[in-house]
Amino acid sequence: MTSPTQSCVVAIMGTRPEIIKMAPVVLALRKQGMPTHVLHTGQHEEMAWPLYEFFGIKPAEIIRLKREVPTLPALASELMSAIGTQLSSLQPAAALVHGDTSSAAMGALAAAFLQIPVGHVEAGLRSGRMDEPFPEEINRSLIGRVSHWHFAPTAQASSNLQRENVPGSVSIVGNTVVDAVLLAAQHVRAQRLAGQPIANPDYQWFLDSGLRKLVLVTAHRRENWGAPMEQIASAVAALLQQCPDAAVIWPLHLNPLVQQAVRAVHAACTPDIQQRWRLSAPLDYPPMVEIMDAANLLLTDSGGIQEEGLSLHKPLLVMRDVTERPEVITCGGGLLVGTDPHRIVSAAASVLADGRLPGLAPTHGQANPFGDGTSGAQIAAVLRKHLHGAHAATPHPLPV
Ligand SMILES: CC(=O)N[C@H]1[C@@H](OP(=O)(O)OP(=O)(O)OC[C@H]2O[C@@H](n3ccc(=O)[nH]c3=O)[C@H](O)[C@@H]2O)O[C@H](CO)[C@@H](O)[C@@H]1O
Repeated sequence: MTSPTQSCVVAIMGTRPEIIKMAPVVLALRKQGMPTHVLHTGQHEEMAWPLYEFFGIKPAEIIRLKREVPTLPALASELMSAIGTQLSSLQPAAALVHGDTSSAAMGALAAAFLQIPVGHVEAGLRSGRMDEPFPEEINRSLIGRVSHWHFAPTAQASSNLQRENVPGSVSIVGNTVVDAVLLAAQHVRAQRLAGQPIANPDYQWFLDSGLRKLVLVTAHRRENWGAPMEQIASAVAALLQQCPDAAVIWPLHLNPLVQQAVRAVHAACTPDIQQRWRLSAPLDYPPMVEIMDAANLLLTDSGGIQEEGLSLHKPLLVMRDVTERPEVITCGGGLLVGTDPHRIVSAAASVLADGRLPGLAPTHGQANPFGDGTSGAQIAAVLRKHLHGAHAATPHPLPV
C-alpha cells in the first residue's frame, strides 16, 4: 500500500541558522505545490519557535531530545535514532537537510540508511580543515558523500564538490539566507515606515543614546571559546575606548563559556565604556536584521551573518583564521581578522572612520556572490522536476 507521505518532501531542521536558511525552501516547495513536512529535531528550542512563527511554518513532526549527556557523540546518536524513527514512519520521497549541524549530518545519514534520497541545501562549503569550524567541516563533508542533490550556493562551493567527486547532481542556486534576510529586512523597514516599528529594545537603546556609529558583534564558535573569546571582548572594549561616538550591541550566545568570558571583560570596563556596550540575550530574527541593517560595522565569527551582512552591504570583519566563505573576502565585502585584538581594533576603527574596509573598495553595486534572493524557488524547481517530472526552469549559475 502506498503511504500518504510517499510523494512528500521532509525538511529536517532544528537549529536557529538552519530554520532561517531552510524556511525559504519550505515556503517555495509549498508555493510550487509540493507537499512538504517539517521535522523539527529539537537541537535548539527557545530560539527555534519564534522563527517558525515569523516564517509561518508549523513543524508537523517534533522531536523532544533528552540530552542527558552533553557531548557531540551523545547528541548525534540521539538525533540519528529519533530522526530515523520519524523517517521510517513517513517514508518521504526525499529528505532535505541544511548546511553542517549535527541535525543535518544525522538527518542525512538516517535518510541514506533508509534509502531515502537526500537533498543538501548549502552544499560544498569547505574550510579545508576538519578542526575549524568543528564539528561543522566534518558534518558537511559527510553529508556530501550521502546526498543525491547538492544545492551549492556558489561556483566555488560547486567546484569543491566536483573535486571531491560526490555522487548525484550539483546545482548552483545561491544561498537561501539571501531570501530570508531580504524578506526580514523588507518586513522591518515596512513596519517602521508605517509608523509601527517592531519591538526592538536593543535598537531603541541605540537610538536613544544619541551615538552616531553602531557596531553589531556576535561570537560563539567552538574554536573561539576560552582565550580567543576574551581577546574578542577586549578588542570591543578597546574599540569603544578609541571611538567615543560608537555603541556596541552584542547579543550574547547562551553558552556559559561565552557568557563568562565576555561578561568578565565587560564588568572590568569603565562606566563610560559599559554605557556604550550593550550585552543582550539572543535576538529574534526581525530585531536582529533591523540592527544589522542599521549597523555601520559587523564583527562576527558566524557563517550566516557574513552572508546576510554582504546582502545588506555592511562592512564585515570575520573573527576567524580560516573561512569556508571565501566569496566574502574576494568580493571585497569583508576581511578575515582572526582574534588578535590589535588587528580587530585597527580594522574596525578604520571602518568607523570612513565606512570602508581598509585596503578595499566599497561593494555597492556589485552582484551579491550569494545570489539574488530566489534560491528557495530554484531549489524547489529542481526537486519538482526530479520528483514529479514537472516542467521547471533550470537553475542558472549566479555571478561570482
Ligand atoms: C561557521 C559555520 O560553520 N556556521 C554554520 C552554522 O551557522 P552560523 O555560524 O551562521 O550560526 P549562528 O548561530 O551564528 O546563526 C546565524 C543566524 O542567526 C541569526 N541570529 C544570530 C544572533 C541572534 O541573536 N539572533 C539571530 O537571529 C543571524 O542573523 C543568522 O541568520 O550552521 C549553519 C546552518 O547549517 C551553516 O550554514 C553554517 O555554515
